Amino acid sequence: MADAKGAELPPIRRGEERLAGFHLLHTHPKGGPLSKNDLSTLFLNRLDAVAAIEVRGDGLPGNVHLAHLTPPGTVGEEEDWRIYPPASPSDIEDFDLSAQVRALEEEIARASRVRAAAPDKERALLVQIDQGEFDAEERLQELSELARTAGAEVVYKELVARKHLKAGTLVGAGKLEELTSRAYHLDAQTLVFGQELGAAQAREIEAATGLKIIDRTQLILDIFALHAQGVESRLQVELAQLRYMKPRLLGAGARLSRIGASGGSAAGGAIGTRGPGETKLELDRRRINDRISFLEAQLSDVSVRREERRKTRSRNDVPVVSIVGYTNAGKSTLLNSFTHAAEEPRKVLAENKLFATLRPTSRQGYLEGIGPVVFTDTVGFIRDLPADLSRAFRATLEEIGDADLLLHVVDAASPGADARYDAVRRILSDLDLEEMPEVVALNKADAAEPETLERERQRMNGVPISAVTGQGLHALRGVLAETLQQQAEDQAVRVAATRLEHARMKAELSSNSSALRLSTGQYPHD
Ligand SMILES: Nc1nc2c(ncn2[C@@H]2O[C@H](COP(=O)(O)OP(=O)(O)OP(=O)(O)O)[C@@H](O)[C@H]2O)c(=O)[nH]1
Ligand SMILES: [Mg+2]
Repeated sequence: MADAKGAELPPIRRGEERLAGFHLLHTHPKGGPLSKNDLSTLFLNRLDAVAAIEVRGDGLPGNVHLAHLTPPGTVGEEEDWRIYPPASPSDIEDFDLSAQVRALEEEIARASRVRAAAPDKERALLVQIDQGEFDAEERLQELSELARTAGAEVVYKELVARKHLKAGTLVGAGKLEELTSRAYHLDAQTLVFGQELGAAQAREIEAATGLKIIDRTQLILDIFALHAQGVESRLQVELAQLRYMKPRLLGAGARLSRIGASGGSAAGGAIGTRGPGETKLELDRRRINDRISFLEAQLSDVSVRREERRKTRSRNDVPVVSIVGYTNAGKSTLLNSFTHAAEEPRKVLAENKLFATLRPTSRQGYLEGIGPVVFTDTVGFIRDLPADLSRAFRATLEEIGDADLLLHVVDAASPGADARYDAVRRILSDLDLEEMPEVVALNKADAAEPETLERERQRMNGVPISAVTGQGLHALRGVLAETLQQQAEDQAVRVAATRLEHARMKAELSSNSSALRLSTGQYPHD
């Protein structure tokens, strides 16, 4: 066999702390040292060692080439492996390979014990494929925020430019090898992709790298699972997770058993395996369809009850302002400062994590000239919301349509405010809510560059505010009151117009009927 890449390897023991338990011995009939393929086979399969014996012209064994892995972070080692100088077959007899392997395994195990001392943080590499989008850089940044919110420690991130994607591996085998090597050096086991991966793709990439593969959708599902509060959000999240997992469960035997082994409760489990609330995600293939039907039935129950609640609410005439916006824009913080609900437990959870709020929360506030107003906090929006999730949360989001006014909060301080604003507008229009009146608040003005803020103010016609310092809140209240007032007037005009119209129709009707009477009167003998 000319190089190790073509070798049929038996199923290999994989673990973070040990090597495969195999060394690969093969011949190089044409002579020569270990090839690049030999070394990457060694590396990717975590073989104990790879050796090649040159075959001499007379058919006898020639020089022996041997290499083994080096532990991550070994000082002075440039490569992932150490190659020994060529040796004659007799030299090799004295070489204690198993002692080398033992030493090496000890080293690797020590590194993993150090890792275990800092639990709960999965070390992850991030990859965002750049197909020429203008905002690829921001997407990578957002992916990094998502990973952080899901509890990962981002140790490396890369924008990979690819005009054309490879069917199986997306980025190509070479790039995957490079990433595997990087993961090894940075002591990371998780590779996160910024695009959604198909089931087969995820499997192929996992097989090629030996890393745990997570995509953006899984991250978002995971974050939703961590933050889901209340019966309805939990049901919605679990349903979305199961729908996402279902096609991926088929033929995922080895992968699942590994996930099962490392999975945990909502708070502590590995990324991609967390269930909503305190439950662990049920991964039993046979039960998945039953569970999906059960959840669907429960959810339709909940939505009937909500519909009833909604009816009672629309009967009292307090205007409702729905606070919408991209995740992390500061919606919950603004609701808190608007409604002075600074004390627990009424305080709405506001934190620097994406999707802190999943359940719409309503608070009573007050606006000068209007009176009591209900403010509703909503789940944050995000571009390319996974289809399963937007379906699951559609009912919740549609409730936004019950409001009289949208208060669209934009994070004006981090780059890409325009793109996030547009993403939110797109989702609103998907929900058929694009016609609703909207007031834009450019939040985090305290942290924004003045020129940027001014540009955004002109483009989005927003009111610069800071939910934290309180700057601009007075002006914003004014605009909200004015808009509601205007709406009430428009409404009054509409009502008056409708009344007028009714009156006119009535008049017309009665004049018609008198015309009718007249006509019957005119032709009494007809
Ligand atoms: N500097 C600054 N930070 C702010 C301001 N408003 C909110 N933040 C911070 O932004 C982060 C997100 O705030 P939240 O209120 O949780 O954002 P949200 O829009 O409700 O987020 P989700 O519920 O996750 O969609 C928190 O760390 C806030 O402290 C502001 O005016 N200025
Ligand atoms: Mg919030």
